[in-house]
Amino acid sequence: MVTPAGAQAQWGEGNSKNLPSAAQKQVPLQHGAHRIGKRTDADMNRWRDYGLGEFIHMGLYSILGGDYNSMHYDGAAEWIRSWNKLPHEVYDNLYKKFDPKNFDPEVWARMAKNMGVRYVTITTKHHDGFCLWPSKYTDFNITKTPYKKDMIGPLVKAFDQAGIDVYLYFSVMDWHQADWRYDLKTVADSVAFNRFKTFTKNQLTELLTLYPQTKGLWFDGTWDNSWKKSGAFSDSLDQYLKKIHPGLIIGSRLRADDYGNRHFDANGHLMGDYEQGWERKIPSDYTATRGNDWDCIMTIPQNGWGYSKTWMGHWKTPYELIEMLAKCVSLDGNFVVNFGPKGDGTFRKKELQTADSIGAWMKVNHEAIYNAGYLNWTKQDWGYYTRSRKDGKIYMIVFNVPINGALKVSPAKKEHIKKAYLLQDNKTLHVEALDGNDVFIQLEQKNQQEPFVIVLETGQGGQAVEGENKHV
Ligand SMILES: C[C@@H]1O/C(=N\OC(=O)Nc2ccccc2)[C@@H](O)[C@H](O)[C@@H]1O
Repeated sequence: MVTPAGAQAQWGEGNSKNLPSAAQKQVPLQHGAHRIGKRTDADMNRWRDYGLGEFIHMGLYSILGGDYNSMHYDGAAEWIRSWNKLPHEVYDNLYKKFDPKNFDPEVWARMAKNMGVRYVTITTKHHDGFCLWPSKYTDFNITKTPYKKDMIGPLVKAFDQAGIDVYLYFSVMDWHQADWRYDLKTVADSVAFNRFKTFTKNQLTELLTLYPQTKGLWFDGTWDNSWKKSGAFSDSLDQYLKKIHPGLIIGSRLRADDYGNRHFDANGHLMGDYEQGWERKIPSDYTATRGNDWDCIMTIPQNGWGYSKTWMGHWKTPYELIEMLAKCVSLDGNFVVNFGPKGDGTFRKKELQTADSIGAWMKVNHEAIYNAGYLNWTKQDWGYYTRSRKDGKIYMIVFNVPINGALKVSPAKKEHIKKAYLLQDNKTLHVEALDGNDVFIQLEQKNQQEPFVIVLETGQGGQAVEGENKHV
């Protein structure tokens, strides 16, 4: 690829280093970002306000759970087909065993509702190419399994009826398709890959036609050179899908620009409705979000998205996940927790417990998460601020209570704290004036056992301080 200096494609997933800067020389692009700044229609405003989401990885890999021949694959369980100890032929014949007898879409939807998620992303086809819906473009689909039935339709219906918006995960990379290519080195490669692009467009059209309730498509498997060299196609595909499904939301993993850059084009502008690079990582601060919409997808174990019998490394506790949720919302993002159901269609106990714990916390504190986002006050050690996009209310989501039991708040200039109270029981808290418009919010009891939320009422001018400030 010949590219102007600085426009070179970035290797691998994650965020391109192309930062928009005034100094940066803008290069002319046919297939770069077509919109500068956030998408602001009603569908995208709804997406921005979700706060909490769920990801579900289900497929043939769920049968193996990361094990084969009494050996455990220590990579991500949904990648087990790439393990040299597992013959491709063995994996590709797993469809003959795929039979999620205990799968109940209503149970999945109820679990998500109880957890407080407002959107869910479900794998329709992962890298292995196995389709959980009755695709007419490949026989490698669920109708050829002992289970026979479509899983996607009932899931879309159940989540939609539960008031949870559905997004469909689709891997462009498809190890089952003979026309898939990692790179385009010969004319024959390009001829095959053109057939593959038609196959891809057909399957996506099929998904949007069969499941019109879908709010968006979550693309994956687009990091190889074959796709990086198909920027024009990815651009036209994006436009085509949005034409046949107005309002469709597509993140930054789909497109490549004229020079193979992904997520951000050669001029540093986001290509997609939100940034999709935050996989198992969270922006360090607001600057790192570059003012774009974004969400973070997160595994409960260290890594691995499909069901694994043995979770390697650290398993995130509910409070760790709730802190990640608070941090994401405080930085204008959404937080999406991944679940990997077993091959029989049920969830492991640890995942059910985690969903329950997060749901219990959300039942009390969702006001600080839903329809909330960034507040430009100085970040303090005790936790995270969020501000409601509905009524401007300010929330402190507290994780770390200092020894002195006093939570420091340094409002922006001209903003004054009028009142502070606990969200869970409306109990007013003592506010002590410090220098300028800083205050200490005094907690009566310091032995908090779980994250809690304080609501702040602010006003312009005069500091209303609860109680006298006696210096003896
Ligand atoms: C949500 C995850 O998405 C993936 N990959 O996302 C990536 O970002 N992959 C990546 C990361 C670094 C370099 C190249 C690709 C998949 O491979 C994985 O199985 C899972 O579905």
